[in-house]
Amino acid sequence: MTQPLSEIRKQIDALDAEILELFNRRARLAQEVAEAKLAAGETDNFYRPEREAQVLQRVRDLNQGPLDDDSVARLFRELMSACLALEKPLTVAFLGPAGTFSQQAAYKHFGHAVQAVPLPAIDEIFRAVESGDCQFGVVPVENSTEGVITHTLDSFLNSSLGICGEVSLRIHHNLMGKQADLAAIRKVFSHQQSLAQCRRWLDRYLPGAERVAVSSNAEAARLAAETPDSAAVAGETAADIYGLAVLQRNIEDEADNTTRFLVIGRLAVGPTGRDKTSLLISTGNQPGALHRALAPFAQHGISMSKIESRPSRRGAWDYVFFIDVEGHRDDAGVAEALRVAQAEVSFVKVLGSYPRAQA
Ligand SMILES: C=C(O[C@@H]1C=C(C(=O)O)C=C[C@H]1O)C(=O)O
Repeated sequence: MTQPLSEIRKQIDALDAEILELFNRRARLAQEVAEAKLAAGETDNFYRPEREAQVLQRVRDLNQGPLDDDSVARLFRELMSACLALEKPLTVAFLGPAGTFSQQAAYKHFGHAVQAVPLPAIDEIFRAVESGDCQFGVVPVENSTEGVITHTLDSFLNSSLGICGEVSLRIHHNLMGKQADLAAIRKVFSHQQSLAQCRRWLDRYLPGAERVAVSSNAEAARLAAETPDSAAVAGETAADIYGLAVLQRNIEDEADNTTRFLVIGRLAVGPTGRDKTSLLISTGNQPGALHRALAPFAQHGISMSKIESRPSRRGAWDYVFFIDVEGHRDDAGVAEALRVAQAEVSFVKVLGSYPRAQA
């Protein structure tokens, strides 16, 4: 026999009061940790991504349901974000304006208690973090449908910043606008990446509409709101912000369309046991050099999850390689492989070791 509604609600109220009390007890402990860090001489940074990753992994492992692991991790993500902001909210630059997937990625990684700063270009995000105006930046680096975002990789060539984290975000695109009749839509605005991720859908359902590439999805939504007989391809939050109706959901061509973002900054992140290390390698034009640089990783059983070559910009047909390997630079195998690789090729730079993205 189920209990009367009023009885169940009474129990929920009692639990909420307990949860609230526990939230605040947790927050006070986080404040104590901050004081301990201050006492140890750390004045400008209380944020520990490796610890946060471990907290999130632990609650996933402990979770018995009925809430699923992702929901539980999301709740704890926000709880930690709020605890940390009690000291001082982190400042995080993202590729704006408001409503972009980069903003969504920033909130997914840091929670909502950060000061998120929209900037109009990837270069500006690098500059804002280099100058210290923002502590971290979030930039897209590759998409599962369209491949690498070369501009982000190239920015590391002239930057002293490293990688402090990665975020993986399922990207759902929506057609949005004020004109509900698809046949009347003459222009579709979006970021060039998004237009490419929805190419087949657009060919099929909007064959006569001109595709106009603009600086971001959110900018596309803004333009669609003020241009008659137009629409935008963007994420759902952009529809809310710019007052557009979602005309068709999930129009991306690939069902698992996912974008990986990097968190850039100056913080050296400790190991968690589930880490990734990003390297920048320049071989010069010697035969077999890349092979010699990579062989030590294979010998230590370290898998390489990615390799991308880019022009070095130091002469025609000279390349640099962006390489991701599993593990942390402080792990014995990775450290030894790095030592050997460094002796083999002209230049190996560790861009960062950081916790692997969670779902
Ligand atoms: C409380 C700490 O500091 C910060 C807050 C955390 C939290 O709320 O759990 C975790 C890591 C840090 O970002 C800590 O280092 O343990």
